[in-house]
Amino acid sequence: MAQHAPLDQDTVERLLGSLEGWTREGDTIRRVYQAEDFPGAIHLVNVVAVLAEQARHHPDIDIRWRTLTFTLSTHDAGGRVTMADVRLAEQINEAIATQPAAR
Ligand SMILES: C[C@H](O)[C@H](O)[C@H]1CNC2=NC(N)=NC(=O)C2=N1
Repeated sequence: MAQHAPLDQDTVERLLGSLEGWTREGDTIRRVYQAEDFPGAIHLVNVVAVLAEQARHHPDIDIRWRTLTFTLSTHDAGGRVTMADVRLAEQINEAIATQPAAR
């Protein structure tokens, strides 16, 4: 499936140019987000969980108090970045945009 074709590094870097907050970390893409507080962080995790289930594509999520780290890669593509990751990153950004501003 084309959505699960691994993207080369140049393509990933180019696409990240329009994905606010995301960086390439090796074969993955990553966004760190600091929520207002711990419940706010967990709320965002729950919103992202719904989006991930709908997309059938799931981020690794590291939760440390109110700091969330979302890491995306595609298992089916050998752990590399595909358009499925870019699409989910866009959706995570849309979810973040609905959150109250962190102090
Ligand atoms: C069958 C199911 O759609 C696949 O196993 C999905 C589940 N969630 C996934 N999530 C991520 N990040 N990568 C995948 O390749 C992946 N595959």
